[in-house]
Amino acid sequence: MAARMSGHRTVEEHLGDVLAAVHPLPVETRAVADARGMTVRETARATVDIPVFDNSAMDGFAVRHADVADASADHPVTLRVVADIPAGSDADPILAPGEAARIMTGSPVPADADAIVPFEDTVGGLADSLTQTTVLRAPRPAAHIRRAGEDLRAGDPVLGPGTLLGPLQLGAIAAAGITDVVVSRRPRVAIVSTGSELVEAGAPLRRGQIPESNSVLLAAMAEAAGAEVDGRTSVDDEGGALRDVVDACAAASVDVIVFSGGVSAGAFEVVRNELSATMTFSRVGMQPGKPQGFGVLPVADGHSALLFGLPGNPVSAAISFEVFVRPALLALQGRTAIHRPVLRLPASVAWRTPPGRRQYLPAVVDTDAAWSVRPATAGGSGSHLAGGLGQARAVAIVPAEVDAVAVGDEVDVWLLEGWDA
Ligand SMILES: Nc1nc2c(c(=O)[nH]1)N[C@H]1C(S)=C(S)[C@@H](COP(=O)(O)OP(=O)(O)OC[C@H]3O[C@@H](n4cnc5c(N)ncnc54)[C@H](O)[C@@H]3O)O[C@H]1N2
Ligand code: MOO
Repeated sequence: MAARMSGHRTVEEHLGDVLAAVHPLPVETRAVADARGMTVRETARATVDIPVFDNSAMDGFAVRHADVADASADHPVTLRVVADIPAGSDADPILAPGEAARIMTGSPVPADADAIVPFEDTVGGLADSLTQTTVLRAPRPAAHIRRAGEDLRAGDPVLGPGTLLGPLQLGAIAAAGITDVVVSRRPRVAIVSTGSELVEAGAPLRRGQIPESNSVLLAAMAEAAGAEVDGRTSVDDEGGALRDVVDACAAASVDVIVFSGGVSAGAFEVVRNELSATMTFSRVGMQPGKPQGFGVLPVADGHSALLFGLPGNPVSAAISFEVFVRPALLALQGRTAIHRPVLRLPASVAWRTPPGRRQYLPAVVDTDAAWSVRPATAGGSGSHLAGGLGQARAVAIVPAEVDAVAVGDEVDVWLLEGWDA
């Protein structure tokens, strides 16, 4: 069981509350070409066999196996070439004993043929292929014939509900003759940064001001999790602007609002102050990401929106998204796998960890020799190290009971999108 600091909830408890509030979104039908990154919700079934018909795996000659069963370099066998079957041809030429058809990879194999002899196993190869050919090596029976339906039959399931449509999955369903796929509607997510110190990146900064960056970070993380970002806003700590944004989000019937900042213990915690009736604020036994807010807001048309109040420190916001918001977005889409796979990798340097809280450390995975993991930022796990975050492509997770990681210790690691770039 995860260790608990007094007054802290565990990550699992908080995530459990979040996931209990998730109801999968409605489905929609998408053209395959327009469905990358979406989640299948109804089994996609093949409309054609794969292969569609018996076809050749090699450029060469379709032959009657019995004619060439004894062919060898010492005993070459010459066949008459009576047909030419390019890819796309619907011809099914009759082959009498002693006859062959020139055939290309992917062309339909004549019903009379039961083996393919590649050009390489003939005397003249492609150069001398339209009148006769001399076979120098016996093919196995059925050699180089790809049988109809040996991969999938029409009606077979190609992809099941909960599958992410990546390039390979899209290729597979297109090959199976599927034109449209039933997927989850993308979650519509509003990103709301809070803080009177925040100004748009690039604007001149007076003392006390910083570039607003969490909305860029969180919008990108939401899109990477399959969501559609419905507005990025930054509001001050006064409260009026936040109320207006929440009203606009409710009217627009967004599925999720992700706030950052304004959830801890200060005097101007705008999310906490304005949304205390809708959201619950708790302290979670993790570092970063200790202060967390979560709630469900009724919005237009009887729907409701999930509200996440993430801490404002940029590393805290990123980790909190990864730990709580991303699984929720995937569950909304009906995705089967909502948690990242966990690797166990040895640490290549030593680092300290916060006592009593599970550490989620932005990390670098080195893959040049044996794989290893190290902190991404020289300053350790500081939740304000927003620039060093750019070095991270992974997260190292260290249990609350552990207070230091030594070189060679194995730790849990999540690889993030683009980890291999
Ligand atoms: N007395 C206590 N103080 C704090 C506690 C605590 O338990 N007791 N918890 C600390 C922890 S842990 C965290 S994390 C932060 C979380 O604070 P908030 O969520 O209220 O966030 P802010 O105070 O608004 O901002 C924190 C930090 O992050 C910067 N920030 C905020 N939003 C953005 C943005 N959109 N782009 C870039 N940077 C942003 C902000 O300027 C602050 O530096 O509270 C601790 N305090
Ligand atoms: O928990 Mo805070 O998120 O340490 O930085």
